[in-house]
Amino acid sequence: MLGVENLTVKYGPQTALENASVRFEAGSFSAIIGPNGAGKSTLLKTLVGLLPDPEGAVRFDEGHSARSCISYVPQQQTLDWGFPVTVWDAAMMGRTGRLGWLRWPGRKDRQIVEDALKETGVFDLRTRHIGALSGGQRQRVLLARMLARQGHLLLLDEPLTGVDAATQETLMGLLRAQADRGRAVVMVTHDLEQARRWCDHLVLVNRRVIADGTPEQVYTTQNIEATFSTSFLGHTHAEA
Ligand SMILES: Nc1ncnc2c1ncn2[C@@H]1O[C@H](COP(=O)(O)OP(=O)(O)OP(=O)(O)O)[C@@H](O)[C@H]1O
Repeated sequence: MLGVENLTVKYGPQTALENASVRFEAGSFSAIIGPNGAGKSTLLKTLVGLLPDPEGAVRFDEGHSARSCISYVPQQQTLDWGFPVTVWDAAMMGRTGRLGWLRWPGRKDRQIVEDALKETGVFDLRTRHIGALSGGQRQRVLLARMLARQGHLLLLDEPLTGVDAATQETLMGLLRAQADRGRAVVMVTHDLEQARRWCDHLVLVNRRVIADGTPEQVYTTQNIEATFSTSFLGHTHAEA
């Protein structure tokens, strides 16, 4: 449904991602996994179109060529939670992003937002200011905004960070259900175990794609070591 081919991304002289090729399919829940600084967010941002002029190609299959099909959930800590809006307004931004700022949301939009807030369990918090939410509640609101957008491609950067075990289960179940309804769901995560439990497609990344396939294909000692035994002060973990 979407993917990259021979993608290389550099920030100045530094190569964040080299010659990466990977596809994400409709109906599939994919996890991009790797250590800090591995290029995971870079890969996601390239798919969203946030990085200018990457080398290589970003491809969308026919019928999904427009980036308007994408619902992107950035890392929670990169957002301004002091912005003076309520939970309801934040979720409605998923609609206004689609409608354009000049069109007033209608009854259908309000129903979609209500459903999204109920599905993510924050409808009762709808009048609360987003700055007065816990980390897990904020993550739920971001997911509500994503659902309200009704995109076909759901791209999430570390949705499990700062979220308790019960909320993690809710979020993973919700994302799995979106994939089962035919959407392409792609999340960046550090949580190998959650990814193995819920996702049908894993991509291990450490500046390049180390492995790409089903959890059974990808989750091998060799692949995990190649991904996570990164150089630290000139030594690998394996040498330490
Ligand atoms: N805007 C930027 N300018 C310069 N370098 C950047 C920029 N964004 C990322 N980098 C560098 O590119 C590399 C990959 O970063 P990226 O954020 O993609 O990693 P990541 O795998 O998502 O890491 P983390 O798990 O820590 O979030 C890192 O070395 C990072 O320092």
